[in-house]
Amino acid sequence: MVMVEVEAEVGEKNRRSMKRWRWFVGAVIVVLVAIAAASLHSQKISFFINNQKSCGCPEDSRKYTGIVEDCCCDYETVDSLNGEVLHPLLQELVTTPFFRYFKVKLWCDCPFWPDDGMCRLRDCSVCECPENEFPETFKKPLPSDDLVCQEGKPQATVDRTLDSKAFRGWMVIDNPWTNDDETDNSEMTYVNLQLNPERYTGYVGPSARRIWDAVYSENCPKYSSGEICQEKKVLYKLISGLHSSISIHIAADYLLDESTNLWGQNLELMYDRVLRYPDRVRNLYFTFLFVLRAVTKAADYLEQAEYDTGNHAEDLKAQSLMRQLLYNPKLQAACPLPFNEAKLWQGQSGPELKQQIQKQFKNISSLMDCVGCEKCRSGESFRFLVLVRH
Ligand SMILES: Cc1cc2nc3c(=O)[nH]c(=O)nc-3n(C[C@H](O)[C@H](O)[C@H](O)COP(=O)(O)OP(=O)(O)OC[C@H]3O[C@@H](n4cnc5c(N)ncnc54)[C@H](O)[C@@H]3O)c2cc1C
Repeated sequence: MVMVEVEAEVGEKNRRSMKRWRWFVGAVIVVLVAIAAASLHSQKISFFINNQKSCGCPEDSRKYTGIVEDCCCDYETVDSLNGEVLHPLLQELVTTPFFRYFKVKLWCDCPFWPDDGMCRLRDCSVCECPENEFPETFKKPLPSDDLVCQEGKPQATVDRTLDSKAFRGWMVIDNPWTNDDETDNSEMTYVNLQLNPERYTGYVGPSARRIWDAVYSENCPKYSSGEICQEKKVLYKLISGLHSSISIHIAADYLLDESTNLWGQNLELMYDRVLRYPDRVRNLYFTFLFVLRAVTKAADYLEQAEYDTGNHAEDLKAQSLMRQLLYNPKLQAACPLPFNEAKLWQGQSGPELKQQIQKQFKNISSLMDCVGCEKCRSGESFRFLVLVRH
């Protein structure tokens, strides 16, 4: 079993902190899965927005109309396109072997606060002590599915089950935007995204808060109302939109009762974290359109890519669904240019600004190594890759 091999391999490594981890796959996988996720968020948010009355929220707050700020489509179009075209197609596309498998480095070192590693719980971190102080019996490899290191919650662990008949593996493609060791194949493993849906994982408290604080305060401070730099505004909105999408997923699939393992929607959480802040909703729509633009921009590449996993029927299906998505007449007519990136990086300061924002983005992507919940990281990092590649 792949799972067993991975665990044995990981077990031999030093576990004081998580091994450096990084998602990387071809741009195709990254972009498509991300937009599928964004599409889902939009469906979920529509559901919640339309149900706000039931949680006693003011009716006015559910009105999002007109052009999505800094984009070229309006809210109503996003909702209808998502419902009629994108969501149904993407729901199917993500089940194909080509899109459901992802290559990942689940173990990583946090470059900012290494002592934290993946463990939020104090008891989970290992004290550093001289070799001779360390009892021989303790030197055996640790069991790699140590659930305490997953916040003590089984729902935070990644299901590594793979169907070897359906999937042979991905080719390694280095990402020039990230400064990591993506080509180190030995630490990579595969996961089936269908078995690891984004949902509540129990990752809360200071560890999670520290990541968000670092992202916002060090890397993309909220632009002031007088901020004229479009690019900085875009960066903030992308991060905020991503944050909204995480919160929506948590609210949409929440562990309501741990004792009976009852999962369901948590409307209160949804309202408290997202809906009561209209700018967070707007930023979600913005991020959705930004990612959609990444897909339309890469249309030629996505159409010609080799969808080859060895499962001929499924691969043909993936290719056909992809074409249906890229050349959908409704999409092309209603929202031909979801976001206009040509407006960015203009003027004399353009190249310098680009370098600066690229550096901030790299910092943010490195911060993903500090997320103390492997399942949360597995859900988010590929979206960061989408954003940096755009
Ligand atoms: C990369 C990453 C991925 C995660 N994935 C998961 C997951 O899959 N499942 C899971 O259960 N938990 C996940 N978490 C944890 C989750 O995001 C929350 O941090 C956690 O649920 C605690 O929530 P909170 O109420 O303290 O507020 P948080 O969501 O932690 O927010 C912290 C602060 O950020 C600000 N803020 C919140 N939302 C926005 C926004 N949209 N725009 C701008 N500012 C905002 C607010 O000031 C808020 O107080 C993840 C965390 C990170 C950093």
